[in-house]
Amino acid sequence: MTETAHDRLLIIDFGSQVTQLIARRLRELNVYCEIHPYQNVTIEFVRDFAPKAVIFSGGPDSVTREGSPRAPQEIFDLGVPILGICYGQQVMMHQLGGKVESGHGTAEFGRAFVTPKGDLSILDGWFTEGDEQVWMSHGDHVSEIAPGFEVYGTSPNAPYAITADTSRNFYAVQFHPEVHHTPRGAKLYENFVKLAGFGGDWTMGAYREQMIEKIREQVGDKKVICGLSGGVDSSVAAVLIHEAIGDQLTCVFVDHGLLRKGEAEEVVTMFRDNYNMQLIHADEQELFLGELDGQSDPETKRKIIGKLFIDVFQKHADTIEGAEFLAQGTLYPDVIESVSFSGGPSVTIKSHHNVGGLPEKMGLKLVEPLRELFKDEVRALGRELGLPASFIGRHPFPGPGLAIRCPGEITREKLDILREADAIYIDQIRKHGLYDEIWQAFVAILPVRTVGVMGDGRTYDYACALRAVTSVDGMTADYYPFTHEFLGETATRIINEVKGINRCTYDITSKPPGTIEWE
Ligand SMILES: Nc1ncnc2c1ncn2[C@@H]1O[C@H](COP(=O)(O)OP(=O)(O)OP(=O)(O)O)[C@@H](O)[C@H]1O
Ligand SMILES: O=c1[nH]c(=O)c2[nH+]cn([C@@H]3O[C@H](COP(=O)(O)O)[C@@H](O)[C@H]3O)c2[nH]1
Ligand SMILES: NC(=O)CC[C@H](N)C(=O)O
Ligand SMILES: [Mg+2]
Repeated sequence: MTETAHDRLLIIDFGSQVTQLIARRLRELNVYCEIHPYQNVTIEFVRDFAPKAVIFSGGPDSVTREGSPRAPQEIFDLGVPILGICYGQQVMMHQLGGKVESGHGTAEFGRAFVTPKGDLSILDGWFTEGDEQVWMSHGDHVSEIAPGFEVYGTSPNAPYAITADTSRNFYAVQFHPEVHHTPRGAKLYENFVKLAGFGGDWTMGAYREQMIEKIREQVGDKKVICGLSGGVDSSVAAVLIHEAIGDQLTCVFVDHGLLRKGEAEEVVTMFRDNYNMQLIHADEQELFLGELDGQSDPETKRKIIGKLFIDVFQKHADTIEGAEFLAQGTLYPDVIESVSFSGGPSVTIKSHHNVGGLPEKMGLKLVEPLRELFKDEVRALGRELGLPASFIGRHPFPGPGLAIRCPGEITREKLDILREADAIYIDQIRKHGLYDEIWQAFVAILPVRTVGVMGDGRTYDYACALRAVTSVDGMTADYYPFTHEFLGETATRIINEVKGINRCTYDITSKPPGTIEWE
């Protein structure tokens, strides 16, 4: 645990899919918090952590099941304000003498409305217009509140939607105030941290200082290799690590042959011109494309690429005396969608190459200073570090690159066609001044050929799909509503200018149910 002069809030994670969003809401309020899985939270741990307040997250288990997760009982005697959410609420009631039951048709999933009852400080300024929309996701329910608690809000299926024991500063809610679908839920966190006495002294400036300390502590006098893609995440990570350990850092930019048009030159020039870092430009096109030859399964492709990335990093590390660490710009969304964060229940959607793709046994230890941040927070940190706006504003580009925008088998021919089409599409978006409004935009080349007619002749070429989405953090996304003129003009340009494409479609799938990338 890192020593810090800041007020600290402890989040005990009972395995909810959205625990990180609690942390996010708190960071937006400039409150320092750490998430720890319930298995690690003993009373000694809590005393040592010295939290000014504690939050119990939701979780998939049922309090009614013997052996299900609990908080250390003594936590309730520390005189610290506690907020319980969903499972956190249920476990709090159970441990304090209330009752939780399963079934009886009281499940609520999705939108619900809570009606307030009486005044409660954590609800100040929230229920201004009567009922409030909240997001519920529970099968169990509290059937009897614990002694000392009173009811401050009800929903049709949760008579104890909001309860509190104000004399002890214990608050418990059945819904999830941290998610977007509880539109004004942030207010509840704001009130909670205010009543717990937080001054809002946690900022990106403070995060930077803390991470620099952490990196120095972790690395000591050893050397670090950093996978640098020129994307926002690894650029911010590299600059941060460079600030911490200077020349102990060597960046490795891997050209795997799956980059966009002109990207390798752009990234290398950008870094050589702007930063005084050691940078290796590793041309490994033959290696990657060779191994991917004949592969069409998305997970297989991702695993191959992940392994080769590590092989390349390892190869360079071997040439540097004392290189024991590998730094990556892994973010939280990469983690939650690839593996479960704290041994919880979240399922694997796809193996993001830098998380699920890592070999079990690797010679290098990981340095991942951005692992608990969301994209917009990384951008804020980048601004704090003084990175040029052109870096910070870049659309994300996945590590496996064009491989996952080329469903089915990857061939050099398809990659070349894709690169050309993508360059025109991005050019169009920039020309129309839309680049910064869009989270990410790219072309995918489809594994089908279609018949067309051009100049009175028959064509039999590839079809492509244009994708553009808006998003806050990449976890959910909406397709971008281009005008028909824009789409028409862009399709015409791509079909006219790119040899090998004779049909163009626009992908209007949101996430969920789709993902942003096609594979
Ligand atoms: N071509 C590459 N060469 C070296 N490292 C890479 C390359 N592509 C990806 N990586 C490593 O994998 C990590 C994850 O890639 P990811 O695309 O999520 O992040 P990024 O490229 O830094 O930022 P962005 O999401 O904005 O593209 C990177 O932070 C970087 O460490
Ligand atoms: O570094 C990465 N390695 C990967 O393997 C990977 N797969 C997807 N992405 C990017 O993550 C965001 C969410 O993508 P999906 O909705 O397709 O999962 C989008 O921004 C994607 O571009 C990746 N980034
Ligand atoms: N989202 C939650 O925390 C759910 C809590 C518990 N598993 C229930 O179903 O009621
Ligand atoms: Mg990238």
